[in-house]
Amino acid sequence: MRTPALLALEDGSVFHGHAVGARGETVGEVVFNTAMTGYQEILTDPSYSRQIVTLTYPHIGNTGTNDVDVEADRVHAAGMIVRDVPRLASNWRSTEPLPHYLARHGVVAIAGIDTRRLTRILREKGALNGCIVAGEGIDADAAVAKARAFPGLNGMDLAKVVSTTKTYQWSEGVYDLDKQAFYNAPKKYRVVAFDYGVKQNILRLLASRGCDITVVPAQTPASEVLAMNPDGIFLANGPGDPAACDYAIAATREILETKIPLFGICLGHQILALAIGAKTLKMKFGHHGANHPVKDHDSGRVLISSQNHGFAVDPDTLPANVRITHTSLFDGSLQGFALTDRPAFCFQGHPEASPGPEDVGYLFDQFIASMEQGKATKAS
Ligand SMILES: NC(=O)CC[C@H](N)C(=O)O
Repeated sequence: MRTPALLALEDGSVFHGHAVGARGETVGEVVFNTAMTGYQEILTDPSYSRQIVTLTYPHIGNTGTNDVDVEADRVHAAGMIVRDVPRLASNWRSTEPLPHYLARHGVVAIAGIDTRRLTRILREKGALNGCIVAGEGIDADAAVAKARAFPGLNGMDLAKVVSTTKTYQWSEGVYDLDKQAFYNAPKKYRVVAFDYGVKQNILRLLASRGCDITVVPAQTPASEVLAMNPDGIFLANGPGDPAACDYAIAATREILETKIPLFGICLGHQILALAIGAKTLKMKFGHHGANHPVKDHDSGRVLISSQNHGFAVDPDTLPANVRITHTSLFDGSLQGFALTDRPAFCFQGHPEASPGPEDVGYLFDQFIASMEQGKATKAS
């Protein structure tokens, strides 16, 4: 017998399905993600904290789960909604079927609902708060009330909630599937990464390119970071409203008084924008997927990118010392910029993919080149 489950949205919509994870209930902002693969990377991405993710691809769980394809050591998404989980998971790397993995991590998840109808609602009305209840004797009205009671992500500071509380070193490169081991490159650059909810593949890609990384808690003051004498500083991705992260904005402002190379991804991009006086806004339903076209204005190339954000930088509020480098070809929103008077640049989407295409991976090389130049200037 399947355990019943339901999803209730703040607009009063109710979907009946069955539980495919932990029993219990969860609330959060419901967003849709159009990636066809990479459900494990999505679940463990800390930027999904307090968000319930519905995947538009109908079959989720086909390849099971493993210990390697993760972006953090735990699941961060508040819940999961899918059309169908196949009975059998099949992949040589799979160690556990998805429903077991979800249950073991205490993730409430629902399957067997019309995710197309749900996605159309979210597309028309924008991201909505929702509640999943999994178990017997469910009261739909109570679930709708719980969805309505969720305060929403606007103004919510979650970077300091998911961040590491202790500074740690990271030196492990990307995973080599043939060798079934992580690559360990010789280290040339000292990087300090602010952890607002960092995805591990960012750290792996930096480490693979010769970075020895010190990961520091989100609220670390700039003075402490500067005292480490880094070759480069990285501002991570992360959940919640960037405008609420006043400590991060203040630290970034102080760092910009130096000429240390700076690179920001997603929340890091938004923090850099806020630090130079620009404004961020909440998008209608955001960008969550693995096939978003973005134009690189320098090369004229169109890149297919991985995306996961619900806030965006308002390009009209950018100061004069900014050069726009990337624009979304879906909706014209800002995707990247560089400062003209400092070695600082950022990207709104996910150059680290995980999941998704790797077209934007060259930005990591750009950060290395900027640190190489910084080192050369220091030496001369
Ligand atoms: N992936 C991220 O860093 C997301 C940034 C921010 N929380 C947003 O939703 O826009």
